[in-house]
Amino acid sequence: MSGPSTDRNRPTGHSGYAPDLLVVGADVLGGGTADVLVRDGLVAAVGADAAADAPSDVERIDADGLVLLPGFVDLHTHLREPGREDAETIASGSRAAAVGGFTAVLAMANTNPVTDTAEAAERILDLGAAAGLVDVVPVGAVTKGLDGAELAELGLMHRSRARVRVFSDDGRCVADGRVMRRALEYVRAFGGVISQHSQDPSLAGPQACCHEGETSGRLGLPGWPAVAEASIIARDAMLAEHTGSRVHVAHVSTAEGLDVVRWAKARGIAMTAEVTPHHLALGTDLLAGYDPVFKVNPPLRPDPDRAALIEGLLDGTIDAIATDHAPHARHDKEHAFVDAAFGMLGLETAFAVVHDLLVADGRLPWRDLARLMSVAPAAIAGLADHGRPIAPGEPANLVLVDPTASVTVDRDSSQSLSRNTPWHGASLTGAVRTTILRGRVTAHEGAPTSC
Ligand SMILES: NC(=O)N[C@@H](CC(=O)O)C(=O)O
Ligand SMILES: [Zn+2]
Ligand SMILES: [Zn+2]
Repeated sequence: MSGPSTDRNRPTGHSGYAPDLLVVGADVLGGGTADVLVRDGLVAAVGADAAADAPSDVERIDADGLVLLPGFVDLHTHLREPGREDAETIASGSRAAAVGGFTAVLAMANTNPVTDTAEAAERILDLGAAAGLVDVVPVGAVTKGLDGAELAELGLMHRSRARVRVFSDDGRCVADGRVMRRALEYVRAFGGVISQHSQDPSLAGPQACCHEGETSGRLGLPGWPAVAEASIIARDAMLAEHTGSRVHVAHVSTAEGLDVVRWAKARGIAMTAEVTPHHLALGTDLLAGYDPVFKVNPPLRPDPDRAALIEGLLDGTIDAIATDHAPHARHDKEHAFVDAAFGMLGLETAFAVVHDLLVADGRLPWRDLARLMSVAPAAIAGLADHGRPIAPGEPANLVLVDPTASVTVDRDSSQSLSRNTPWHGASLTGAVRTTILRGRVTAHEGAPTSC
């Protein structure tokens, strides 16, 4: 797969040629040590051939003790551009993504204006390409202006240069069953998928901000009941079956919701589900101090739900880990708990949180981590160049991680324009060392590479 040798001398750029790279001594997917040669954006050789094929002036990356994985793919990122460039831009979110080990992120549609036209989707694609650090893949809105009533230009968005395949009104639930049915019927024609924010708004008051249960009662916070999630997932499962179309459950957070996903899959319904690192690792008890950094939608759940989500992740019911990276400006978070914005940062901490929680103790093997953070999300979103095997001829979208590094999270060293990480001050085992997009290093040791 090697190109003509003169290509090596071409300038580096996000769409240009990168110099050859030789990753030396990486543990490839936890399956054993090998060298990996990267040339012209592709994996050129793996194993004994790699060093032999490399030119003498090759750029070497010492990967002793590091694990090499396919670059992570985030099905669920909020980048805030256009509209709230004070909280995040496509460029700043791309830096955070690259530092977090991601090579592709799906940018949610709840921007201002909403991504509900082909032009809006192409604009996000172009801004992502200009930033050049990660493939920014626009998610299209299901309904115009996220109003829940009138379908957006689903077909035009799909046929645009952005090739939109994932549609979501995330931030809001597509609550009207008739609208959801139409959307499913529409996207079936081109293999699209609806990513649903599963939360029946009629089952909670407008100020709901806490899991409904013992803690919400004690803290006096209006609650979201688990049934608001499970009932929408059940309805959508039946609509997916009825239409022969595909539903993806965004940020599943309850044992009940997960049980419905398990049932739907057993029935052969085309339903997939993602879970966030924060719903795996953080519980409702953190709300005791009313710190809005822990306010997120869906809310943090009690420990039995967290245990169920971990079980669902390990038994394959949950397909993917997605960050729901939701940056918010300080003045939108610094309010009384009920008035603060929902959401927390996730791109830069996702790997470390999941590694610390599940990989370090051996519960989640490296191959399964790669499946959950790269292979399955790429398949769900239809991204042909991501989540690929690490083998000759494959696109070199890769991440090197250090399983022994212990890192204390510091919100002030974040690449995001926002600071709302719930892990500030936490020590986590596992760190992203180097991210490679189409053969070019996009981030190294916490710093993005300018292109
Ligand atoms: N997750 C959140 O708490 N907030 C998200 C919206 C969403 O994912 O529902 C946001 O856009 O801020
Ligand atoms: Zn959501
Ligand atoms: Zn979201």
